[in-house]
Amino acid sequence: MSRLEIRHLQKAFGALKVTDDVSLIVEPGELHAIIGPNGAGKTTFIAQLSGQLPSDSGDILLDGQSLMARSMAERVHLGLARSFQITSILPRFTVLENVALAVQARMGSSFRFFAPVAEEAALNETAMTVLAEAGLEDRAEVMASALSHGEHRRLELAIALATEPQILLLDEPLAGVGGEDAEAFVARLKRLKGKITMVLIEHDMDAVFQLADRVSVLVYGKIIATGTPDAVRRDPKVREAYLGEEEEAA
Ligand SMILES: Nc1ncnc2c1ncn2[C@@H]1O[C@H](COP(=O)(O)OP(=O)(O)OP(=O)(O)O)[C@@H](O)[C@H]1O
Repeated sequence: MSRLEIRHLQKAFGALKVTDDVSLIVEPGELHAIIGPNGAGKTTFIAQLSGQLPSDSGDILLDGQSLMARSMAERVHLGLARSFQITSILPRFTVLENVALAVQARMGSSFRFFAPVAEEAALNETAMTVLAEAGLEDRAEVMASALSHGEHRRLELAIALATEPQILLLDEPLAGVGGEDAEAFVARLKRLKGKITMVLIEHDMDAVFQLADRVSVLVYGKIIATGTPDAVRRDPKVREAYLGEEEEAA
């Protein structure tokens, strides 16, 4: 399991400092949630971690190794997977085929010593294991286009897991997912806890406070607090800037 360290990270769009000197350590196996009001810079921050967006300055270290000069593909190869915004699901392929393709992309040529039939069997077996982790084993033969929104999200999770990430970046996995699907998703993430280091951005505070080991609160590009869910919930700065408002609105 990997450790992620962010040092003095910066990103500005013109005069707007969207990531303003952010430093943060995500410990191995930790589920670290980043919360904050709309426009706080959460999505930008995750995009900087994944390499989708270049950073202006600062450093991102994966187990001590700087990722700043690494492309998105190189970061995935090093074990940093991002789920939910850029994964491409092939709608006319089955659930199993979608995951098998992701497994194949990770394995590269390492299956080549198998005969094609054995290669397919090995790919399918690995893909089925990943599908079970995402709670989709019963849907393996279904066309991806036939999945419900919640199942679609779980397929995205499975595709990310197929790359065997050391660190999983989860960008609003519950957006648009309601009721039982949301509960099922939270249960899946709970089971992954401790096995993969995870960075979670999520607006659903119930889910965040159930799942996170630690929470960081981002407001106008700055982290104003980091701590356990309870400590963050009680922090007067956080209540003033964010949670108080949300709770009052609720
Ligand atoms: N490509 C861009 N060019 C200019 N401004 C941008 C760009 N991307 C984001 N911003 C601005 O940066 C700020 C942070 O946006 P970001 O999407 O990172 O926030 P967020 O915390 O993820 O918000 P939300 O919770 O609403 O998804 C916003 O003011 C947004 O308008």
